[in-house]
Amino acid sequence: MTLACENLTLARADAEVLHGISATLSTGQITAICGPNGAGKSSLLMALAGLLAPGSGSVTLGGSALGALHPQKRAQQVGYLPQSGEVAWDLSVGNLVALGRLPFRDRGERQIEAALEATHMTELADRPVSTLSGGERARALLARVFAGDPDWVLADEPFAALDLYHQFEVLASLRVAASLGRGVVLVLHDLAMAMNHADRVLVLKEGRLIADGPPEEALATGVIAEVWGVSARWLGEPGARALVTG
Ligand SMILES: Nc1ncnc2c1ncn2[C@@H]1O[C@H](COP(=O)(O)OP(=O)(O)OP(=O)(O)O)[C@@H](O)[C@H]1O
Repeated sequence: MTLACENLTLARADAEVLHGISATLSTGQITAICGPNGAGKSSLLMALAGLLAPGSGSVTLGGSALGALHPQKRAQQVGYLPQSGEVAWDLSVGNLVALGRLPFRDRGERQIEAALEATHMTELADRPVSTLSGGERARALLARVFAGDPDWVLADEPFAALDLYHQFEVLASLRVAASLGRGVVLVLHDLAMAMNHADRVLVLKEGRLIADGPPEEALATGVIAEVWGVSARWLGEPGARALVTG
């Protein structure tokens, strides 16, 4: 089911932060959204999750306006992981992850178990969330999204708090989700992560879509110079690139 925005503009606190973004995202792929601080990445992700309403233009899921979908139906289809990993109540990890089943109103034990496994949280299922490290909490929150088994997984900087091992474990489970036909959309600051692991990259600058395509094109050094103002070059082979500056 296609997730798309067409000529999307979005205002926050009366200032327009997205200016006419159009992109049709495909399931079965990992799409990265990259750009400098304040470029509008999180705003675009929230609009694609149906959490911020377009000022003009549209966001559609399977051709229907996302805003017109019943919130419960939308939550079944689009899972969203916000940038900040706050948890309002001191739940156990297991109960936090079980909240991912709320849109379905079932116990979803199989999905919860799979989500805990995919994020390596099974052994911590009984721990209060307040006692977790930042990275463990980030994995618990991602497990909650996985527990809903949504068609779309939208995650804002999902690797920011994770050590190298868990970055690649979580990445592997996102890749599995994509290969099973889910759509995966990630806001990423780590351009090498996007270059090596995304199928498609959207590059935003000041609320405008500057590049959209395979990572080798969308993150070409000319784009990096234009968007980030940094002179950089890629080393290594496709799929195993490192970015060096200067
Ligand atoms: N809650 C808010 N109220 C008002 N303005 C906001 C709000 N959140 C974001 N903005 C503004 O919207 C613009 C885009 O912000 P957004 O968080 O989408 O950018 P970003 O690319 O995700 O940035 P970062 O890399 O710093 O997380 C910025 O100018 C920001 O100041």
